[in-house]
Amino acid sequence: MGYRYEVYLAGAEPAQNGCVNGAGEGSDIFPRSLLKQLDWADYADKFRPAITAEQPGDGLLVRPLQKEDYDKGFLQLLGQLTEVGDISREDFLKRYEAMTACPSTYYPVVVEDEVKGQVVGAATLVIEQKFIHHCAVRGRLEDVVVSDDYRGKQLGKLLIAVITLLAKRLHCYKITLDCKDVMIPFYSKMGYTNEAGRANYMTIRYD
Ligand SMILES: CC(=O)SCCNC(=O)CCNC(=O)[C@H](O)C(C)(C)COP(=O)(O)OP(=O)(O)OC[C@H]1O[C@@H](n2cnc3c(N)ncnc32)[C@H](O)[C@@H]1OP(=O)(O)O
Repeated sequence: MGYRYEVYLAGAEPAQNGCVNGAGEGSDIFPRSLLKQLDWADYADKFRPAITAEQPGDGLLVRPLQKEDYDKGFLQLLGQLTEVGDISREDFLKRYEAMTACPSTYYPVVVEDEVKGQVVGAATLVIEQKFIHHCAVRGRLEDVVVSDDYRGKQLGKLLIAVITLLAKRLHCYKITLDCKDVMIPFYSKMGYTNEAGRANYMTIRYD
């Protein structure tokens, strides 16, 4: 099977085997225009009432992570997912810059409550470059979290849909995730499956 690897610059023509996240609005970590290019047709029946990345609900905005999210509760939000630690602004900005220095790799998406100026949801697409499948790329869905007060409003599903569609848009040949067993029903709702014979996830922890 032949997978063609193309990476798209912000609103520009595809650059074959190119590798640039490109500049976005403000300090967007990747071009916001990518979020406008997603094809929601497959998700039409998943959201009631209907929502998309462009219309996530009153006062809400789906956008790429920005440097300013340090002051909008992004790290505190991640703290509802797992241990984050005491991260200084300098450390946050260094990590942000390190991510932008790896072109076409990190796509953290957030949901902001624009009324409160708070980040209330987040998920990240990580793209891995491969030699296999004709130098294909694959995606990983990472760090999905919705703030306590905003759960049950379809934002978790919305973030998963955004990341999944973004991976397709960026020509990943597949996207995978790992999660606790109790979360399997949640991700199953959005089309993720345990493939027969390869549903294992193996780990060595160093911490
Ligand atoms: C790859 C990873 O990152 S795994 C880590 C996942 N993240 C976490 O566990 C962090 C803590 N939890 C959370 O942040 C949130 O509870 C999330 C992200 C799991 C769900 O966010 P929400 O915005 O509440 O989910 P949303 O409102 O979109 O619910 C979608 C559907 O999943 C269902 N659902 C929500 N949470 C769960 C769950 N824990 N288990 C099973 N189903 C669930 C809902 O009932 C809803 O079903 P419906 O479509 O039939 O009505």
